[in-house]
Amino acid sequence: MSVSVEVRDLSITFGEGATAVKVLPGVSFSVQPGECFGLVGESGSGKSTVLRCMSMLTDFWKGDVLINGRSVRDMPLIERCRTLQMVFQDPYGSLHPRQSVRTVLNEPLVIHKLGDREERMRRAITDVGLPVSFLDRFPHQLSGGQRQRVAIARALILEPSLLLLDEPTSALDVSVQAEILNLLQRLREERGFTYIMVTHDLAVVDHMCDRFAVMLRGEVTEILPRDAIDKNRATHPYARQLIAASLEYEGAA
Ligand SMILES: Nc1ncnc2c1ncn2[C@@H]1O[C@H](COP(=O)(O)OP(=O)(O)OP(=O)(O)O)[C@@H](O)[C@H]1O
Repeated sequence: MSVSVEVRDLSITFGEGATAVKVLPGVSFSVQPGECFGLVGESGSGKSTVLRCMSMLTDFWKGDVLINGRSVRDMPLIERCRTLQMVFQDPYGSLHPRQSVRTVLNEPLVIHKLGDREERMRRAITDVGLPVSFLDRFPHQLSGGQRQRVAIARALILEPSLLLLDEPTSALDVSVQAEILNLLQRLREERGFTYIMVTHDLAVVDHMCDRFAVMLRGEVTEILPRDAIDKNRATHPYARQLIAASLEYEGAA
């Protein structure tokens, strides 16, 4: 099932007293069911923080995050895990080096008391384009791209509706990046996932996203359709500058 997402006035402050820093003053955006929505902007603008708040990895924020109209705060952990999953940038860091792929995929099934585990694991690993024999491999026996496929399989195994993708390809080789993006694209077409994807790469937005928000110092400056990139149809000066820099870089490449 495809889900809609609404982020309403999401704000967070890290630290206290004199050292307090308001990282997100109040972010709002809506995502349609089955849409891929990008978050772009300079380093430190708060993109990953938005995803961490949405997934409740960081939970002391204000505002609201609604998935199909239901607040993530009202969802018990089990419901939340079966509604949304995150895929992180670094497939080395996100997999335990001493756990086999089978252990990684089995764990959520045990926690959520799901049956047919072997069948579910086989399906998840083949869905991400890896052979079933890889269930018995350990992370050090996998390439970076294969590791990211396993991380995606882990996110898929509970059959969520929303994937929060935090720079899912930026740690990978350029040729492997395209493979992973194509895999994510195919999965979205087949399953109707809703994606929210953080990236610093407007070429990735152009390839994957229907719309994207440009963030600057914790605020959304502008929300644009993908085709605004090509002719740089942004109106906010920072968004225009970001797109111009990206087009210039691509022209030079
Ligand atoms: N737990 C934390 N405690 C204090 N400050 C934090 C914490 N997490 C993030 N920040 C700060 O919040 C700001 C936004 O960080 P965030 O990682 O969300 O940015 P980003 O846009 O994703 O950056 P990048 O593109 O470099 O990954 C940064 O200044 C960061 O130092």
